[in-house]
Amino acid sequence: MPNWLLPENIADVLPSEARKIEDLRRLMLDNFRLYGYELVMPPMLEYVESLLAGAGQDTDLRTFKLVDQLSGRLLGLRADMTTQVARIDAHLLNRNTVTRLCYAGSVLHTRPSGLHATREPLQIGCEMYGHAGLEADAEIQELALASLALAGFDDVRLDLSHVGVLRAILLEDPVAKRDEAQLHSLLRGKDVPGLEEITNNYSATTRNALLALPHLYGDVDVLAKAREVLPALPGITKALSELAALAASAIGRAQVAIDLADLRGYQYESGAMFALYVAGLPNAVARGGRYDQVGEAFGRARPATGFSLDLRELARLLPTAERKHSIRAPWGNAPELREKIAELRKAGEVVIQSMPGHDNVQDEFECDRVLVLDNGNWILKNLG
Ligand SMILES: N[C@@H](Cc1c[nH]c[nH+]1)C(=O)O
Repeated sequence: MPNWLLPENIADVLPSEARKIEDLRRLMLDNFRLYGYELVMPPMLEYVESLLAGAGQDTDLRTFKLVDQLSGRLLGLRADMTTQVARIDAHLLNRNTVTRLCYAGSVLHTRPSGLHATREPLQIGCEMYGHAGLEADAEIQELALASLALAGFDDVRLDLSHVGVLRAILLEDPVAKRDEAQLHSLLRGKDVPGLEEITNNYSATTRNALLALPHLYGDVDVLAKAREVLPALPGITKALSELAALAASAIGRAQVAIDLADLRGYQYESGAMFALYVAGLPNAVARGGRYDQVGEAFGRARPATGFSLDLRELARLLPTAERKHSIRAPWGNAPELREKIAELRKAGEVVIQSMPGHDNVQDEFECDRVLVLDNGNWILKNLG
């Protein structure tokens, strides 16, 4: 095997694609700052216990593990930054008020989430701690939508779901509660035959409620239907009214859909959840939601909500950025030349000095001017 081959679903990012990704990263981080989100940079690897605190088995399977030569302990390469940021909020900042944090960095997955998905997504996102009310969820939802708008996506679908619905059903039925993990995955896959089989020995109320969930999908009217067909448990009533409020806050910004069986996530979610979809991609481009129990796993319970997305995936959907105009200049030490070049760069121009004997071949830049010496003055001349 040639030594320049990379592992499956791992790839280099070449200049024009890297530029697109970096432009998006800057745009989004600058926007998060405008909402008061402070940037944090958690480490690439941690002890597995802290990396997996509050997260489910899926995250465990997705995490690359290695042994630390210094401590002999097992380390994990992060597969998701959300729990790392929760750890920072819980232990390092120790604030009792609302804390808003944002981040951008590579994460690694042992298995790709789809056939062509990368195993090294570039995750960017925001997390808000310390407020249990829906206002926090609404701000996070707004920021997620604003991020896609900044990236140039104007036709976005927002799918809302709520872990509270399943939780409330299971709270009433200890038999079904034992199958919680399995029910999660059957619902995620909308596996109706599987659900019919597993719910055979449950009470009729639980069975009917669980079998109704995969069909509770569609526009906001689904909420009214859910109120009719699901049992009127306090947890369900609360979840449905939260979803109605969040749907209302997105009106005009996205096409809103409700999907009560969409429980895809990292299994740390504890309340309302959302997924954003854009044309051209069947998978969600961004996900978010409430996860109040993660702080508790770090010994400090804090209400939490946030969202994240993969910049590499998002950038792939965008057209290649236009090539930036640039200026070619000769290489030289003459003070007037150096001064002129510095002045142009300060004004935001790309000035590429030619190495003697070489032509420039560059994907990203289109050279449309040259710097030439004319009667003792360095001047710009248009090319072509
Ligand atoms: N990190 C989660 C999304 C999320 C961020 N905060 C809360 N949820 C994901 O990638 O699916």
